[in-house]
Amino acid sequence: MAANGNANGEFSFGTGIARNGLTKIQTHKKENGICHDDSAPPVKAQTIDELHSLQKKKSAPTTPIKGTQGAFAPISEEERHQQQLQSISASLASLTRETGPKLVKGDPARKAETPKHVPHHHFTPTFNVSDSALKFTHVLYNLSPGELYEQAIKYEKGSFITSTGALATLSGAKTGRSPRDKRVVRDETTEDDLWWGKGSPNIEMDEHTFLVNRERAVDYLNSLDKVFVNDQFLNWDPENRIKVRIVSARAYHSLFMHNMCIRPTPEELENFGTPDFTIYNAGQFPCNRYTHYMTSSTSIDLNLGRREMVILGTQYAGEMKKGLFSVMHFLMPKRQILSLHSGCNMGKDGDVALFFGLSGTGKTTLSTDHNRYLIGDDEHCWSDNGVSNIEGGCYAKCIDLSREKEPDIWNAIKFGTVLENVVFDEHTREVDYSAKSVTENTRASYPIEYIPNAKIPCVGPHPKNVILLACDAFGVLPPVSKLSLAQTMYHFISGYTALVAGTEEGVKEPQATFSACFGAAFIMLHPTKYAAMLAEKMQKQGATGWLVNTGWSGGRYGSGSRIKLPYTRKIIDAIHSGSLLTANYKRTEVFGLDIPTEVEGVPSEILDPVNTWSDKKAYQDTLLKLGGLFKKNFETFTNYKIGKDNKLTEEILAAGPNF
Ligand SMILES: Nc1ncnc2c1ncn2[C@@H]1O[C@H](COP(=O)(O)OP(=O)(O)O)[C@@H](O)[C@H]1O
Ligand SMILES: C=C(OP(=O)(O)O)C(=O)O
Ligand SMILES: [Ca+2]
Ligand SMILES: [Mn+2]
Repeated sequence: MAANGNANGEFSFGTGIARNGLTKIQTHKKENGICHDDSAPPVKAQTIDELHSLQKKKSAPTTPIKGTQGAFAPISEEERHQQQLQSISASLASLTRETGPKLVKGDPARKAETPKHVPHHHFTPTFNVSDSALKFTHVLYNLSPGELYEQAIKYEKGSFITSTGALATLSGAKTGRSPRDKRVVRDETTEDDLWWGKGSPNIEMDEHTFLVNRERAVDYLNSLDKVFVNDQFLNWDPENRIKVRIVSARAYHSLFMHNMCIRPTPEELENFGTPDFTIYNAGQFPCNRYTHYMTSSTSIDLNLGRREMVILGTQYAGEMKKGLFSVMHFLMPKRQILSLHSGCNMGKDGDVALFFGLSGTGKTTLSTDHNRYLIGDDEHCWSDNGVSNIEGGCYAKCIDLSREKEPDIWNAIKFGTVLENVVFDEHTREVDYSAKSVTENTRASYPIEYIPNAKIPCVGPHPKNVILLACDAFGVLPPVSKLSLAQTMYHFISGYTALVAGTEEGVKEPQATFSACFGAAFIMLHPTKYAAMLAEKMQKQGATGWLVNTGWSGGRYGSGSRIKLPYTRKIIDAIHSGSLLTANYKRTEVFGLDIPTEVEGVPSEILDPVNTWSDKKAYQDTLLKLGGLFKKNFETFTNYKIGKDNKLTEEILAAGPNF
C-alpha cells in the first residue's frame, strides 16, 4: 500500500507539452548575419491537428495485461471496461424506471468518442420510458488533476489557475456546511443504534423521502452530458478500508475528492468492484420544498441501509468529506474501532499525538508541524493496532495564511490543490489570503503528500498524548492544562469551543458552542459510546490528556486577543517532548485545571489567564459565566453510564467546574 496515492508522476505534468518531444525552435546566426528559424528539425506533423495529437502521449494502460496462466480465466480489457460501465450505470439507475443510463467513457467534447450507433452493451435497458434514455451520459472516470483542471477551466465559471498553480474555484451560494439540512433515514437499521432526539445531529427522514431526493439527484445527473465518477478508498488501515464512489457534476468536486480520499493505484482500481458507499452529488440542483421534511432548498441525506448519500442544493465540497466521516462514525465503532475528529502526528521516536477540536480550533495548523510526521489533519481511526488516517488529503483554512507562520501549508498550495472561494489579483493571479469578500471560510484541499514530512502510509502506533483544542472566545481558559482521565472525558463529551465564523452557514461572530466529542455534527451514536471507547483506549495505553486554549487571552473576544500561534506551538512542543509532564503545576479555581507555572518559550504570566485581564472582576464574572454554560450543557449527559463501571461515570461528573 506504500504506493497508494503517491505513485510517482500522478500529480506531475509528465505528459505535458514541455517533455514531449516538441523540439525547441532555435535561431542560428548565419554567416550573412540574417537569422533563420528553420534550421531545427521540423516537427513530425503535417497538420495542426496532427501536431496537437503529438502533444499527448498515450498513458500506460490502467489495466495491465495479465498473462494467461493463473487460476482465473483473464478477462479482456474490453470486458473489464464494460463491467466498469455497467457498475456505474447501476449506480446511476433510476429507481422508478428501473434502468440505468446509457454510458460512454470520455469527454463529450471529443465527438469522435461518442458512439454513432447503440453498441451491443449487454446492460442496455430493454425498455425506456423517457427521453434521457435515448442519450448517452459521458463518464469522466477517475480523471487526473490535469484533466480535471481543463474541465474546470473550460466549463465551470470561476475556475482559474493561481500564481502558484492551484485551481481557484467558487463553491457557489454555500461557502460552509449546512448541518441543519443534514438528514438520516430512520429505519430498522438505525432506529436502535443511532442517537436520535435532543442534541443529536441526526435529523430524521423516512426511506420514501430519501428515495424521492435520490431520484431527483440521479435524474439531474443523468440529464447532463457528462458526470464525474471517483472510485477511491477511505482509511489507511488495510483491514478496515472502505471503497467509496462519488458521482458528481463538477470537476471541482471530482478534484476535491481526488485530493481528500485515498487514491487507488491502477491495480487497485482495476480490482475495485462494487463500492461500499456511494455519494450522488447534485449540489447545483435544489431539493423540492414540497417534498416531506424539506425546510430549505438544501438537503444532505444519508441512508446507511442503502449505503448512499444524496446532496442537493449545496456545492460546498466539505459536505462530501464530512458526510463520509459520518458514515465512518457508524461503521467503525461496530468493529470496536474509535473514529476521531482529530488531527494526528508522530515524532521521530514514534510518539503519536491526537489533536481534537471543532472547526477552526487548530487541528490542521498544529498537526502540520515541520518537526513531526503528519499522519492526518482531521479524521482518524483508533483500533487495537494503533491509529490510521481515514483520508488521503488535508483541508486547511487559509484565511490570513502566512508563509512565515504556516510554511508547510503555504507550500502545499500548488498544482493539484483546490483553493475554494479565495480572492486573487486578476492579472498576477496572486492570492490575497486576507480577503474575506467571498467568505471567511476560504479553504485549500491538497493531497497529504504535498506536506513534505507526511507519514505514508498514514498510520501510526497508539497515541501518547491526547490534546483537546478549544478556541475560548471568553478568554478564561488557560493556554494549557494537564487533565486527569476523568477531566479528559468531561471535556471530550462537552466539546467546548467558540465557533469561528464561516465554516457553518450563518455564523458571523465567534460564539460559545458545545459539540459532543468535538464533532457532534458527525457522530452517529450517543456521545457516551465514543467517550467510553476513548477512556478505555487512553487508560490501556497510558495516554495523557491536555486542554489547550487556542483562543483568547487578556479579555474576551472584542477586548483581548487571540493567543499567538508561536506560543501555542511552544506549548505543543513541550507536550510532545515530555517536558510539560514534569513541570510544576497549580490548580485553578472553578474549572479545577492543573496549569504549569512555566513553559519554555512562553511568557509565564500568560499561563494563568487571571494575570492577563486588567479588570479582575470582569475576569471572575466571565469565568463563572462560562462555568455555568458548561454545567448547563452537561445536564443532558448526567443520566448516562460511561463505560462498564459506575466509578468512572461519577468521576467524570465531578471533573467539571465546581462552584
Ligand atoms: N494560537 C493559535 N493556535 C492555532 N491556530 C491559530 C492560533 N491563532 C490563530 N490561529 C489560526 O486559526 C486557524 C485554525 O484553523 P485550522 O487549523 O484549519 O482548524 P481546524 O483544522 O481545527 O478546523 C488557522 O487559520 C490558524 O492560523
Ligand atoms: C471541513 C471541516 O473541517 P474543519 O473545519 O474541522 O477542518 C468542516 O467542519 O466543515
Ligand atoms: Ca474538521
Ligand atoms: Mn481542519
